[in-house]
Amino acid sequence: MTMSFSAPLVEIQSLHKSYGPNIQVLKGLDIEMKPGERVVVIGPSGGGKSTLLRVMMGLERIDRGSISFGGKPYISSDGADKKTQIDTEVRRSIGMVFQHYTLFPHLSVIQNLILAPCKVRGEAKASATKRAQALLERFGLGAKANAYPAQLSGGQKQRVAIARALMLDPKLMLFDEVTSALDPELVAEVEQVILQLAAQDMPMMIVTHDMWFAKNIASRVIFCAGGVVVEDGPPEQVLGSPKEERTREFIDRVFHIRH
Ligand SMILES: Nc1ncnc2c1ncn2[C@@H]1O[C@H](COP(=O)(O)OP(=O)(O)OP(=O)(O)O)[C@@H](O)[C@H]1O
Repeated sequence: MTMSFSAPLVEIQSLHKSYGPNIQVLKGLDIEMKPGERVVVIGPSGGGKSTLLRVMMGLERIDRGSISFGGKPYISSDGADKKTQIDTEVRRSIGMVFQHYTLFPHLSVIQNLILAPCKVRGEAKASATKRAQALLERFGLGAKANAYPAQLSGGQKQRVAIARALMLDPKLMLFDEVTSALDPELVAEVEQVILQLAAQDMPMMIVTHDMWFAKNIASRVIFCAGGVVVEDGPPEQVLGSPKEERTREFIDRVFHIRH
């Protein structure tokens, strides 16, 4: 009998993070993610979901714990001197898209896309431009290469932000409520782009308040509350199957559904 072992892509161990002395947000979080998994993180507001992604991206220091990527620890702190060690080389293999686009307003779409590859990686402008144009075409934005962010809809801006993150060939994508700021009619176009990436087996960790999206994208759902993982399993287990839905109260609390 052959057995297949899949080494973890991401290993988060005993992650502790507080803001100042009084706001303890992550209280010993343990998460293991395998290659190809699409992990949706849900939980009550203020539970630390965004903080988790920001920490994974090296944007916040941690108090204690470690995160490994591809078997290499790249963020760690032993808690002794509150210093967080970050291996930026490893961290660069992770891309993140935020709720509020964070495009450079003074740069055109194509300039937004090629900036990091040219500056960080020293890629030639012509090669980066060619890759950028191909990505824009793929996301239905081919005609917007020379537009500025202010000339785009929210959905278009968010698709540009995703394309920009992909320019650095990430091995893992983090999405933090990327559709929360969008008008309802623009949500689907952004979710389609992420579903497209999922179909190509891009590993991803997604924080979302969109129940439909969570069910459609997740291969696994993690429910975080009180700074720890409370539930972790397949979507039908954590979110409830169509036949056996979670209580209305659970759904409302976690997905911010307004009546
Ligand atoms: N820079 C900061 N300084 C101080 N407190 C912060 C900071 N960022 C977040 N917090 C606090 O940390 C807690 C967790 O915030 P976080 O944004 O990670 O939660 P969340 O689960 O993503 O919430 P939501 O679902 O509402 O987006 C909250 O109480 C928040 O007010």
